Amino acid sequence: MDFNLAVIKGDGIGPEIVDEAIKVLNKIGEKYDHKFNFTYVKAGGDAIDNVGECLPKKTVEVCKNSDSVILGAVGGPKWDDLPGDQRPEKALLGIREALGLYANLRPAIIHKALSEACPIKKEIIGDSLDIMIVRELTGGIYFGQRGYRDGKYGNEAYDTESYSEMEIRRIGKIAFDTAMARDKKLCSVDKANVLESSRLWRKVITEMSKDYPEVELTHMYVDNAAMQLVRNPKQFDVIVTSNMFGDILSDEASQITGSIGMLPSASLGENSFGMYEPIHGSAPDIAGKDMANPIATILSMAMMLRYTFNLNKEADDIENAVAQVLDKGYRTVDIKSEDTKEVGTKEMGRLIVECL
Ligand SMILES: NC(=O)c1ccc[n+]([C@@H]2O[C@H](COP(=O)([O-])OP(=O)(O)OC[C@H]3O[C@@H](n4cnc5c(N)ncnc54)[C@H](O)[C@@H]3O)[C@@H](O)[C@H]2O)c1
Ligand SMILES: CC(C)[C@H](C(=O)O)[C@@H](O)C(=O)O
Ligand SMILES: [Mg+2]
Repeated sequence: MDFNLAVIKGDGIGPEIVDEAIKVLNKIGEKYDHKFNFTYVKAGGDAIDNVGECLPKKTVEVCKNSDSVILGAVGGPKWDDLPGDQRPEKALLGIREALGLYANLRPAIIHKALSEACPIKKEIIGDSLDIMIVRELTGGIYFGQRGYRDGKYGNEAYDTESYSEMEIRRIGKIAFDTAMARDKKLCSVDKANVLESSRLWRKVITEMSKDYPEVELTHMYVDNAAMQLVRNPKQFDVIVTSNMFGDILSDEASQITGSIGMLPSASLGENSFGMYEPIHGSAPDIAGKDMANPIATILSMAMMLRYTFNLNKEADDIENAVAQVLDKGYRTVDIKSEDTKEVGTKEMGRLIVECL
């Protein structure tokens, strides 16, 4: 089959990790007789420097007309002083909104071979963890009213958290369906003891649970959830939460798996359309040094094959290849432990391709 993919490499380590992911897709293409056609478009700092704006119209058009989108990461210190609506990160929010990608699936899985890299005590974690964080991605404080105004003490800035019932219901449906396909446990994380938007969130999710009698629904305040993730992460199966809480909790969960360089994600809209991106950022501190872990991006390709193209065998192959390379003891520096072999970004990509 032929697939047309829009590719945004972005900034910092973005190009390095995306290059390895593309090699993996090409190998899958050879093996299964698929043709992946890549159209490279710009967003973020790369677009600011070369086109003069963070999210050029052409990028949105190409993405909309593609079968799926691959994104590395955007942002970096070079652009940190730009006004908010011109920053690289604004491009990421813009593309998520323009493509209607309201559901962000962030699986936190500990690979057996990486149990040493997990900072949680062995007696708590054992050697496995499998949590799915379902993060709402196009609402909440990221997209609410914001600005500056004259406040009680002079100039003040504000951002607004708001959620409609419709937005809660559609992410709730993804979360309940995800739980049904897994261990049927759903924890909805909010701050309903303080926030009105969280109280509506909790009410809607609770109402929805009547349609999913097999799913054991619990509610947890986000401060407690952040603590419980470290105290006893195995209590969680699926977590559903708002845009900002999901952003924070997924970075926390990633470290439990050994490194933020391990966590892939799928940002999904209607009709299985999606953008596939690691959860981490552009890591300016290690950019250009062949040090970045490409596995999060490579595993995001597996998610793309599974969620958008329904190519489960191909997705399994990528996940197995990653597991094999880890089993053989190869590690990028972020997941390095004693008695393992340190490799760079490119070599890690090559080893994974070799196992396919
Ligand atoms: N999806 C995205 O495009 C995205 C996500 C998060 C942050 N950002 C942007 O990235 C920039 C840097 O943000 P940050 O430092 O807060 O977060 P970050 O995720 O880029 O980096 C945090 C830490 O994790 C390390 N790290 C991240 N990815 C890694 C990988 N693949 N392999 C090994 N180590 C890795 C970095 O070296 C750094 O020490 C900012 O401009 C931020 O806005 C972009
Ligand atoms: C860069 C930023 C806008 C983004 C977010 O907060 O969604 C990032 O942190 C992520 O997790 O994808
Ligand atoms: Mg984040």
